[in-house]
Amino acid sequence: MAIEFRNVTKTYPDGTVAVDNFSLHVPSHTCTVLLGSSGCGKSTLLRMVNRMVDPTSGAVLIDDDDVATTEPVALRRRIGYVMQDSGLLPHRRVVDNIATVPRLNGASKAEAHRRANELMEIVGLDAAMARRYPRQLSGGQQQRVGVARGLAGDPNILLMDEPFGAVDPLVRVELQRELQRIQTELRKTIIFVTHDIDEALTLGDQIVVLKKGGEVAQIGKPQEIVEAPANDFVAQFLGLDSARRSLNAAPRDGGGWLVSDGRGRPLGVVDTVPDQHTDTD
Ligand SMILES: Nc1ncnc2c1ncn2[C@@H]1O[C@H](COP(=O)(O)OP(=O)(O)OP(=O)(O)O)[C@@H](O)[C@H]1O
Repeated sequence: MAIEFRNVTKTYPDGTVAVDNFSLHVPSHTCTVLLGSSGCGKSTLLRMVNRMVDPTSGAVLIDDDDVATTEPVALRRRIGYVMQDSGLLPHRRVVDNIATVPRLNGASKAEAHRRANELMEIVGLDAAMARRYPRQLSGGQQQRVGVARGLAGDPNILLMDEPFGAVDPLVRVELQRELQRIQTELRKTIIFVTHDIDEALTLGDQIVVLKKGGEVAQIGKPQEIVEAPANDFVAQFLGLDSARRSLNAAPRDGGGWLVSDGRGRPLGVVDTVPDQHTDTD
């Protein structure tokens, strides 16, 4: 299912213009990342898709149908939504949290639980976790439950709002890998919001770099954005991480090369370096 933002603007009641005349085509079965600093309007845009926010003007279309014509609750049942704090119901066991949407969609309890167990396996959660309450899980495990819950209604569209923002960096990378694996299999239309450049480069088929007010600074594939930033804003945004992105390799006494990042921190040893660059290149 393709999504289209057509000249959407959102002015909140206090006068804040969160998004100003934004347009974007989100192709089906791919992951589009909205990348930008805090307050640039990413969440507002995401929430327009499932009508948690209605645009002040303009329209969001799913396969050419204006979402404004669909009742919000019905719309939300067929669109997966995963947020930063997982949004799990604290007093419900993991299995029941995941089973919520199938139950609302009319599945029997047994059928909904069967589906929940299947999803736990898909997102890499041990079956023993099913009977636990959210507080009895680590942050990373809670996010896996959040992803499972987002997938439970078998939606074509998955909205992800900084879903891995609150977990530590190692777990975050693990969750990104899992999502890539799941996406290879399920091929949902995903809109993923993040302010983390590495996360955007890892997950995005298409990346939309946003300025304040939802102004598009650049749209492109990860490689295009890294190789040819469209303007100073994008270059600077990527540049925040440049020390880590520029790698140096130095020959080692025992053979091979020691690779370090731009801050001089060792990263590992490789046998060969394909092409050597120095800072003066
Ligand atoms: N309900 C609201 N009422 C008034 N202003 C709001 C409301 N929700 C968001 N805003 C404002 O709209 C702008 C965009 O907010 P939004 O949450 O969409 O940005 P964001 O890019 O997702 O930020 P973050 O990464 O911090 O979540 C901000 O200036 C924010 O303060």
